[in-house]
Amino acid sequence: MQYELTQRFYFEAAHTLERTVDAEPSRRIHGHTYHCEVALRGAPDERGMVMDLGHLRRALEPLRDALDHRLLDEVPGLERPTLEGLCAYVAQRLAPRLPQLAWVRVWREASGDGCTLTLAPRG
Ligand SMILES: Nc1nc2c(c(=O)[nH]1)N=C([C@H](O)[C@H](O)COP(=O)(O)OP(=O)(O)OP(=O)(O)O)CN2
Ligand SMILES: [Zn+2]
Repeated sequence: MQYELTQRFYFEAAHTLERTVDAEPSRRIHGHTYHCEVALRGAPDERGMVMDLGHLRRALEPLRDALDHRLLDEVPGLERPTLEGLCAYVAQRLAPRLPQLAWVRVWREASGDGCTLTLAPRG
């Protein structure tokens, strides 16, 4: 049986954005509270765990450090300071270490905006 094991963290960050709607306020530096959740897909091992959540938490800590209280426009490796860009950034950093990574979701609770990146299953 396949399970999805999830863990989440949040971070506060600022960014600017080039847009065709609400262009002026988006171009100014402004901030959001972001939430990020990741899922590992797999079968439990002999201990009954897809992965010990302690290991997953440790894998997420450097990501939070890299994003929390940052200007996202300046974060190395983050190509676009959008929800989509954040999903890609998190997935690119976690996938090499976590082959069971199934999806990454980033959202802003206050506005209801969110984005999910689903990874293709890897053998
Ligand atoms: N496809 C995407 N579209 C937009 C994204 C995104 O990440 N992906 N991000 C934004 C902005 O970050 C923007 O700041 C949100 O703008 P808006 O909806 O106008 O909301 P406010 O910033 O005014 O809302 P607050 O409640 O003040 O956070 C836009 N589009
Ligand atoms: Zn914004």
